[in-house]
Amino acid sequence: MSAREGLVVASHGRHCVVETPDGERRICHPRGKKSQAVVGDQVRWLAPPPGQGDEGTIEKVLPRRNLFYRQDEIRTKSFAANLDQVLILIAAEPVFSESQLARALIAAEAEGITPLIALNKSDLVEPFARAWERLLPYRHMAGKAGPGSHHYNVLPLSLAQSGEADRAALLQHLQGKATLVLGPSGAGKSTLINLLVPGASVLTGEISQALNSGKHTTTSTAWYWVDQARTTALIDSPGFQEFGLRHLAPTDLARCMPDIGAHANACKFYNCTHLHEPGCAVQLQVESDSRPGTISANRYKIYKELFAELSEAPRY
Ligand SMILES: Nc1nc2c(ncn2[C@@H]2O[C@H](COP(=O)(O)OP(=O)(O)OP(=O)(O)O)[C@@H](O)[C@H]2O)c(=O)[nH]1
Ligand SMILES: [Zn+2]
Repeated sequence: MSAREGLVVASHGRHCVVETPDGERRICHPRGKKSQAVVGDQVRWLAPPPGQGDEGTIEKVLPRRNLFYRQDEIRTKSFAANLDQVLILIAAEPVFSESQLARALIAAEAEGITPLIALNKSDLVEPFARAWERLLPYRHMAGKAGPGSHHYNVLPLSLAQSGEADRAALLQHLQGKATLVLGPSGAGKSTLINLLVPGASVLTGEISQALNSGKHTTTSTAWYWVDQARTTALIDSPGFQEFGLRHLAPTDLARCMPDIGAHANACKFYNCTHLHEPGCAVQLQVESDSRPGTISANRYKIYKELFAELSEAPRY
């Protein structure tokens, strides 16, 4: 029996669901530690010998273009592999944590995955205005494509109110790409996925049941095709809350925070940490109460906090 190719479309613990190029789906188990796959992986898998059920075996995980993950003191958790984009969905309510947003953005930048930010619930006028204002540094962060270009796309949405318009706006950014959707609880992630993939919740239920032999638990991560031609995908994954960045060194931060990185080359010392050095070009750009700057005081505070967190010796 020769190995066939497939895409991992769901995972729960060590089990996963593999989809073949012609759309057939199978539960598969890894053969060993090396064939442990995550959603988005391309794998080679083997069907079982006749008479031994229909669950397959993953023989090999093909090389990954990227792997999006978070890491805290104890463990590493992979979200998904081979992504084009990460959509971070936050909302006017519940009030979002800027630190969490910054962490998710840094993790994406570190893997070279394009982030897209969406702020939902624009119908909640006042909370939305406050949240939109808090996003100012992200909306205005300078891009590399010359003056006036922006590093991040920030989309206002009202998923429950103007679904059709939002669907069209989102599709412009999602078309032809594999996008991981992340967001805090209550921001509207299920609403978004169900808007773009009608029937997604039913599909999830079926997959969870299959993977857990009938038990009702949720799958950890799932891949959904948005179109019939299977060119546009959304990946739903939990775990926005505890976004550990332990896999990064403190000195990686500046390049993963574009507003800070933009000035880091002008510092007096090549190995400036931008915390206390004289001649630091970054510190010069941080806004104070009396002076507007190009780096918001909050962003610089987040930089300092993360620098300290990532500098702590690992505790095992
Ligand atoms: N006002 C308003 N409410 C919305 C909007 N979109 C979603 N909601 C509501 O926000 C709540 C949370 O939406 P969900 O889609 O369940 O959010 P979720 O992010 O999947 O949340 P969890 O299931 O907790 O992970 C629901 O009560 C939705 O009806 C919106 O555009 N405006
Ligand atoms: Zn500096």
